Amino acid sequence: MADSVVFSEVWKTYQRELGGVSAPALRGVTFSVRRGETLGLIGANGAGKSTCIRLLMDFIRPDRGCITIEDRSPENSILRRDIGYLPEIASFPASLTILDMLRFVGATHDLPKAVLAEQSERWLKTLELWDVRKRPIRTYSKGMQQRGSFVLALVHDPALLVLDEPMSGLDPIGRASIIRLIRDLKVQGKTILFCTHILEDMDQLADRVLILHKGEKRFLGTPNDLSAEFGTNSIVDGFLSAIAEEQS
Ligand SMILES: Nc1ncnc2c1ncn2[C@@H]1O[C@H](COP(=O)(O)OP(=O)(O)OP(=O)(O)O)[C@@H](O)[C@H]1O
Repeated sequence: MADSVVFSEVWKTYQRELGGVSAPALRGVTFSVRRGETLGLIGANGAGKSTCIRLLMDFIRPDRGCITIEDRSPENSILRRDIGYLPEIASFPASLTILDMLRFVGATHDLPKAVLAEQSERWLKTLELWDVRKRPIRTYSKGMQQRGSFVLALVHDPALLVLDEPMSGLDPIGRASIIRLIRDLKVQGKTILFCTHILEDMDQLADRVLILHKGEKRFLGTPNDLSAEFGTNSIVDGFLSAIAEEQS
C-alpha cells in the first residue's frame, strides 16, 4: 500500500512567549500513514500528538525533517481540498446554523452549489442533523456539535481525514456513533489519522497504533503487534509498557 502521509525525522521545538525555547516537542519522529489506513496516535499529555497534527495541517512548521502528504509539502494549499480536519475543540460563531457553516466551507473549497447541496444533505442525514439544520449551532448538545464538525470535515469528500480527539467529551452513545462513523469512513477507503486518549477504542478503530512519549516514537504497529511485543493483553497495558520500558 502506498504512503499518504510521511513524517521523516521530524523535530519541533516551540519558542517560549517570553523568549528562549522549551524542550523539543518532537524529537526526530518518523512514521507513515498508508493510503486507506487508519492510524491511531496515542500518548500521555504533552507527548506531541497535537504537534504532529498541527504540523500536518501546516499551522506550524518543523525545525528539521520532512513531512509530505501525497508526496507534497503540507504548505501546498491545493492539498487542503483533499483533507478533512476535525479540530479538538469546535468553535462555531454563536448565531450561525450548520447550513451557514456549510455554505462557508463550500465556498472555501469551491464546491459547485449542486454538489454542496447534495453532499450537505447526505452528511446531515447520515449524522442525524438534518432536522436541526436550521437551528443555531449553539443550541446543539456536545454530541451534536461534534457530529456537526464531522459534517463540515466531510462535505468536500476528502481522501484524508485528520481527527484531533474525535471522541473527547462525548457520552457513551455519542462515542459509539462516532466510532461507527469512523469505521464506515474506513470502509469507504478514507485514509484516517486520529489522536485520542481513549485507548479502549483503538482495537475497534486503528489498523496501526503510533505511541509517542515525550516527543519520541515508542511504538508503531498493529494492536496485535503491541500485545506481542510487550506480552500484554490489552492496548492499555501495551501502552503502559511501551512508555515505561525506556524510563527504567
Ligand atoms: N504553543 C506552544 N508553546 C510552547 N510549548 C508548547 C506549545 N504547544 C505545545 N507545547 C509543548 O509541546 C509539548 C507537546 O505538546 P502537544 O500539545 O503536542 O502534546 P499532546 O500529546 O497533544 O498533549 P495533550 O494530550 O495534553 O493534548 C508539550 O511539552 C507542550 O507543553
